[in-house]
Amino acid sequence: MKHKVYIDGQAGTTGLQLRQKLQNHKDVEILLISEELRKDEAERKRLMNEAEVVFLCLPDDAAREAVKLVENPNTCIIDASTAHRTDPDWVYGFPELSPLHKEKIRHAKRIANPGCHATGFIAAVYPLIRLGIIGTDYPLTAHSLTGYSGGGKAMIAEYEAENRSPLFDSPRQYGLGQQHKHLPEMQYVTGIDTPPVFCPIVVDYYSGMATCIPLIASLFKKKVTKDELLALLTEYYKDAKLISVGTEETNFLASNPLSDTNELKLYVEGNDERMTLISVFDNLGKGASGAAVENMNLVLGLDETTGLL
Ligand SMILES: NC(=O)C1=CN([C@@H]2O[C@H](COP(=O)(O)OP(=O)(O)OC[C@H]3O[C@@H](n4cnc5c(N)ncnc54)[C@H](OP(=O)(O)O)[C@@H]3O)[C@@H](O)[C@H]2O)C=CC1
Ligand SMILES: CC(=O)N[C@@H](CCC(=O)OP(=O)(O)O)C(=O)O
Repeated sequence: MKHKVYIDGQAGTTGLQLRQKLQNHKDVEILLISEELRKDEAERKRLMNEAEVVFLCLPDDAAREAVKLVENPNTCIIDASTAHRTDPDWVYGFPELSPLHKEKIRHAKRIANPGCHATGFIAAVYPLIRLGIIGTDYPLTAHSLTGYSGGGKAMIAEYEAENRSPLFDSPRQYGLGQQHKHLPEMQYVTGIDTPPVFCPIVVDYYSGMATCIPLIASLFKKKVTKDELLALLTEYYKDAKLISVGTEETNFLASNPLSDTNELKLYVEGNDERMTLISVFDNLGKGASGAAVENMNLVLGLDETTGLL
């Protein structure tokens, strides 16, 4: 028998992507809401409580409200918004970080799906802390390139408008006040003492992300060369089917080669004094709907990559 799932926010950017992935998933049946009722509370509530897994693909406040509609104790909620990512009653949905993370997801009824920039940052920094290479007091910085789909329907419309400003032709830095909404989860999940100095940049292409963390080897707690770091991270993620580790042979690293996939590749670049770790993935894939399906698979007792590779 197929598992029943429901997507609240199925008409949004993340909701649509999720719907596509789940339509091709052999083990699930999507409970669809009719277009005219998709914001009707009673109908949403009915479907949510009928589903084994509910995905919230909504703005933060709407996600908080939606959680209150679920009364069925067997329903698992996977929230794609920022609302619950640092809530101790919710499990952070990043199974590759450790066997314990994966185990907690398998048994969870409330799962917070990671933010896209946060996925890139945490994929690189969590193992560095865990392996003792940097201390929690290391002065971390990061910059992160994203396609404009990261801003949802509103930003997609701005970028695709006929008479848009020429300013959209160039990369645009944002989050200039160092208050980006992913900073709390970056700190909460990795255990670093303070959030990184974080510089996100939105660029004129649809989807794809490259999150870069510069590292100065003289500040490491445990001294490693670039090749040793590459080997340690490769070993760390050896069982992760959606994460690979490598180094780039050419001098150019694009941000969109993993667009339309659910995978993340962690690049180790630089030299023995100054290194960069760069996570390349799809903000809509491993950064959103791909991770949500991966978490659902674990909850349903399936292989985590079912429908994703
Ligand atoms: N885009 C991305 O790369 C990522 C997004 N996320 C997160 O996923 C969530 C959704 O983002 P995204 O898909 O980009 O946003 P969109 O704006 O593209 O979609 C949001 C959807 O939610 C619907 N909606 C809004 N309020 C309500 C409500 N009260 N009840 C029911 N439906 C409602 C909207 O309806 P309508 O169509 O009528 O406007 C829209 O369809 C956000 O929390 C976002 O931060 C997470 C990771 C990556
Ligand atoms: C280009 C752009 O604006 N991107 C969004 C990221 C969207 C996203 O992933 O938000 P959550 O994962 O937190 O839900 C931003 O940086 O705020």
